[in-house]
Amino acid sequence: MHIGVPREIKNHEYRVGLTPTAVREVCQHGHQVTMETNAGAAIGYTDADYQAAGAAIAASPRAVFEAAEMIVKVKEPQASERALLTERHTLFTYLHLAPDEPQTAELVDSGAACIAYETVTDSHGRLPLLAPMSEVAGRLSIQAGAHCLEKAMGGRGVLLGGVPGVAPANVTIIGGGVVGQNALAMAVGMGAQVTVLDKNVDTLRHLDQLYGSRITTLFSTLETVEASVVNADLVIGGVLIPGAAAPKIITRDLVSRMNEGSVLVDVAIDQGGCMDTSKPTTHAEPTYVVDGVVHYCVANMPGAVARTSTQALNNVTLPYVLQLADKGARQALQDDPHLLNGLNVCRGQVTNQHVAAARGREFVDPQEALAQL
Ligand SMILES: NC(=O)C1=CN([C@@H]2O[C@H](COP(=O)(O)OP(=O)(O)OC[C@H]3O[C@@H](n4cnc5c(N)ncnc54)[C@H](O)[C@@H]3O)[C@@H](O)[C@H]2O)C=CC1
Ligand SMILES: CC(=O)C(=O)O
Ligand SMILES: [Mg+2]
Repeated sequence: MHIGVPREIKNHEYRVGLTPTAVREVCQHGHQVTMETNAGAAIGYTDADYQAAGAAIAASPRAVFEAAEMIVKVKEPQASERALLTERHTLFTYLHLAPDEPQTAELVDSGAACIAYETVTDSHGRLPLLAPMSEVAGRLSIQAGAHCLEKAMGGRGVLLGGVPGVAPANVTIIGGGVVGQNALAMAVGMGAQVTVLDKNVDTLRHLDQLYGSRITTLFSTLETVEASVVNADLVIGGVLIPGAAAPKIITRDLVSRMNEGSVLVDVAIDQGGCMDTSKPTTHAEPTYVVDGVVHYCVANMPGAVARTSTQALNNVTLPYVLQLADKGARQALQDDPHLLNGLNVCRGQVTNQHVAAARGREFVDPQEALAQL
């Protein structure tokens, strides 16, 4: 199969779909790879590195899309990339379609088979292609939040760990999944006072076993959310219902009752955000203030540490890239129900139930849509 990797064009996005290491493996399986020139240059992967691994280099995104049957990316295709997608293509990348009508409409119109990293599952019901980026974003959320708490950023002027004789900051983490657990590890490491909320009692039980009385775990209700957010210095939003738009957990009213200079980091912004007052921001302008509360809502947080993130992402995507290339998309999807869960749009049909519900579109069983590939 011929695989194409364009350079990412989202604001300050320096990750790349395939590393030279991954390209070498793909080529060894007998496939061709075309990289857009400078696709990995910002993180130290030169065109020469890719050529040494077996790739051809193309001068433009158009040349990549015209050469390739499968496009491997990181972020959802931007408008200029969507215009290059046709029914010849399989697209393998993050999509986050539930909150994004223009993208949904254009992927449907393209006729391409679009597999979203974030809804591919594993046999434990987890999301193996989301997990490494959630690990990165969870860890970064505390780093970003600590920075936002500084006065110059609009924050309260509070140090997460306090100092001897001065209390540490209160950090509330909503969602104890991969983002939440990684945020928790960093917040505890920095000496903060941490509360974690989740709807899943088993998740809270697991965290209680790990941290004991060092942290507080709370079942997430209207009341516990209110009580733990209103006095928090820093709140991390890391909830997810896979494929669906994020539930709005923090209301506008609650934000207005928070202390001036407190900070909200809405990691779930890529699924629309879990706070009424959230709107996507970029690394160029990561924050804004509502009612005195600093909001950090960057939708591609791992792009900030693009080299680490690219390597972590390739570790998990490579086996699927090889399956898709070796067998062809149709056979690979037919053989692996977990990969099939990643199929969001196929030949003009929406094949993910949550995306269909969020976008008010008809849901078509992915098995049925596969028959048309
Ligand atoms: N902004 C960014 O750059 C990035 C964003 N993300 C996003 O972060 C979000 C979280 O991802 P993961 O941690 O991997 O998901 P996960 O599935 O591991 O964890 C989500 C947790 O939310 C909990 N939850 C669901 N509804 C809840 C509610 N009403 N109250 C409290 N908890 C609730 C679930 O029980 C689960 O434990 C996703 O939207 C993901 O796409 C991930 C990576 C990067
Ligand atoms: C998961 C996601 O949205 C990201 O890594 O940018
Ligand atoms: Mg206020």
